[in-house]
Amino acid sequence: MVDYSVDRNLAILGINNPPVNALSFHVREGLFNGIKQANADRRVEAIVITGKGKTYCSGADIREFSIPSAGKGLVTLGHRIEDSDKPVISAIHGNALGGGLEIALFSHYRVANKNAKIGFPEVLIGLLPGAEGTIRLPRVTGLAFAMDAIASGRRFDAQEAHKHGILDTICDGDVLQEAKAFSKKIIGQPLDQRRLSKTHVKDAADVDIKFEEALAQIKRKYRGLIAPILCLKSVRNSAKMSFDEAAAEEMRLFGELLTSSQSIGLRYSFFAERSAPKWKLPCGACADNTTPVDVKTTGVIGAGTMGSGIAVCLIRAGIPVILVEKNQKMLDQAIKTISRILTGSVKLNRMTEKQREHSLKLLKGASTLDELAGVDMVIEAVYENLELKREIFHQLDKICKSSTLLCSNTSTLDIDNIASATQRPDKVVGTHFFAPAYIMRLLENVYGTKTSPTTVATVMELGKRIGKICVLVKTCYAFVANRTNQPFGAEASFMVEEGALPQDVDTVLENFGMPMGPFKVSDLSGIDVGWRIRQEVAKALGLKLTLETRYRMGERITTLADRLYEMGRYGIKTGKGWYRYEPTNPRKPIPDPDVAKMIQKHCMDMGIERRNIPAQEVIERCLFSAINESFRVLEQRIAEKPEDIDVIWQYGFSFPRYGGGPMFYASQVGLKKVFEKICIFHEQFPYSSHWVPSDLLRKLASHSTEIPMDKWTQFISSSKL
Ligand SMILES: CCCCCCCCCCCCCC(=O)CC(=O)SCCNC(=O)CCNC(=O)[C@H](O)C(C)(C)COP(=O)(O)OP(=O)(O)OC[C@H]1O[C@@H](n2cnc3c(N)ncnc32)[C@H](O)[C@@H]1OP(=O)(O)O
Ligand SMILES: NC(=O)C1=CN([C@@H]2O[C@H](COP(=O)(O)OP(=O)(O)OC[C@H]3O[C@@H](n4cnc5c(N)ncnc54)[C@H](O)[C@@H]3O)[C@@H](O)[C@H]2O)C=CC1
Repeated sequence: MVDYSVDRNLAILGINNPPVNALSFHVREGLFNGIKQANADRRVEAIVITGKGKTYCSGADIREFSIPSAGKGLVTLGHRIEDSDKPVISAIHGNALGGGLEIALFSHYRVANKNAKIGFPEVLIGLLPGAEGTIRLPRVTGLAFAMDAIASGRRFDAQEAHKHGILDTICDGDVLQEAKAFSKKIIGQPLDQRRLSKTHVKDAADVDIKFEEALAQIKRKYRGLIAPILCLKSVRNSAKMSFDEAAAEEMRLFGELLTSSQSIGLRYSFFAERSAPKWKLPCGACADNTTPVDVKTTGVIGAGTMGSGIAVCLIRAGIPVILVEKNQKMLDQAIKTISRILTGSVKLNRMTEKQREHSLKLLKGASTLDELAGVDMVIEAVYENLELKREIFHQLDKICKSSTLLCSNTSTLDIDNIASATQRPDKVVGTHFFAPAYIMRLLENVYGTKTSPTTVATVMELGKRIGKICVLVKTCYAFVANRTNQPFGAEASFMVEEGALPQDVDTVLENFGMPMGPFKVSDLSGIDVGWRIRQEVAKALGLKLTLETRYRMGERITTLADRLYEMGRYGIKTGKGWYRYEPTNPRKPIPDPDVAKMIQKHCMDMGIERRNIPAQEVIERCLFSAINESFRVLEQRIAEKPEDIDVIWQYGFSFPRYGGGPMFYASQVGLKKVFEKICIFHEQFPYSSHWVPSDLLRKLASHSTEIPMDKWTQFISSSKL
């Protein structure tokens, strides 16, 4: 794991632990022994630590954090490096992150390639740089930079690191050659001033002011997170305590964070996000054994909310788009909107004016499907109407070249049904973007019974190319995202009917960590949008809708949202919805007594007795109903693994990353407890089918010990596969 070699008067310690050269136990051991060996070797005058392959070192091995006190050896190793009698140079290329940067700060000198990326990303997994990173960095850079870098976890480039004194020199070419040349200048120089533990924080006198400034910013930016605050406190200690005291306190804080539920959730999320793109189909095809086709040109049909957003995603990534819209006015409007969105990106420094101009040149408006004959992929985003979509796919099948992939952005409809309107069901797939498509990172790709592995590989690859987090799911009504979210929203509304007010439910869920409660979200996305969907569904089922009912087709429903619609309260767009909005601050929701009155009257008319709904009940009814449906989705193999559902909730519904997602949350609460509560709710609310306990959950909960998440799918009965 560490290759030791001697080149003339230099010992070269090459970290060799692909793919990211994490500091696993054997790497730490190898470096420790290497330093010892080099110090004992008479030929050696200086030591170079470098990384084999693409990178220097990306930090501690995060998987080892679940082993008690696993990271301890890093500090011991660091002291061995700093105490070395012979100068140690870290030669950095690729990444020097977390523990990797700490190894560099234990070294006496640091040289780097100009493309190297440096940083302390520990805070992103709920930790702090616990191998003296918070004590050493301020000694090099001063307090302001150290506080910002450590509490934000951002990666910065070699130029910035050099400017702040982290790097002694930067080179264009091979960093090992640079380190060799550099060693000639420093061999024989005294080392004490190069040992950071012997130095002081230069701007220590300003520590209180800088701490308060940074703390105020952190509290605004990272509401509810503990790690950024402890990062700041530890940097403050570096200026207020002796080196050894601050280091001891850092280790204590690190231990506190390591066992915190936030860090456990964030570490889970780190790996869940990386596991989601590793798709697998029931036929055995998977990401590793399937090659995607190259998508050079695309078409998008429907220039409404979603079509425009999807077009932005594609042209921004350099992929040409023909945007087909039957309504010329809509098309003109969409092209203006797209241009405005890109101008916004320039203002936010996310692209240059030149890139904006280039992107816009990749967009072409059109009014007929015929224009799509030669494109490699079409994404359809017209109204959510099965007959309309089937007709469009039928036409596309005739117009497009035989290799064209036909994708639908449908949010609920069966992909098999849409595919059956074509002669190429193997090339039909769902690509479910989330609104606004140019902002939301999730892409829920949906395969049908006949979708080919190549088609799946292609949409997964395209998603990655346009910067999305892709999750693959199997077709069913509403797929995974909307299907598992539906009970969450329904329970929120039922609780308003039973006694809570919209703001009560929103506040509880926001305190839980959701950035916005469901009623604020509903006002944002438009109460008219949901109303239109309900009308469409009713039309398709031949139902006549009325406001004076509590049940539809044997299921409990609530007509509160329809009442708001009837009152012309469509949400933010009309200045009134579940909340009211002042023209002076049109996005700030203000609880509205008129809504409370409407709710009370509705309850009186329907004979519903209102009661106090405790916060715990709000959390349990919203989350446990979603969890129950998630287990059903897993059981039916609509989702391949629990992590996929959690990633969908994080990136589709902004579930707090530190909470992991509904499945991880269930694992933390304990499946037995979750199951028992679901059974109680099922008895209490027999007309909501989302409370019928999932078989898989029942089975897992019946075990005397908790079954770990990676084993859950093994309990799906073979008849369900
Ligand atoms: C009560 C007890 C008290 C005990 C006290 C003990 C005190 C001990 C002090 C210990 C101090 C430890 C201090 C410390 O500073 C801790 C750290 O260093 S934490 C780690 C910091 N580093 C990171 O967070 C980097 C995370 N990785 C990334 O950001 C990206 O992976 C990276 C930019 C490096 C590369 O990106 P990319 O090329 O896109 O590749 P992937 O992200 O897909 O990754 C490829 C592959 O590698 C896995 N992986 C990446 N990083 C790590 C890692 N650090 N550890 C383990 N595994 C890692 C990743 O999961 C992928 O593998 P998959 O199999 O695909 O999942
Ligand atoms: N709005 C949302 O939040 C989300 C919507 N979706 C799905 O995306 C699809 C589109 O939804 P929206 O963009 O919201 O709808 P929208 O109503 O904003 O836009 C639909 C557009 O399609 C156009 N259109 C209709 N028939 C056409 C045809 N034959 N040829 C060309 N253009 C045609 C319409 O003129 C309209 O401009 C739906 O399937 C919806 O379920 C998916 C995720 C989120």
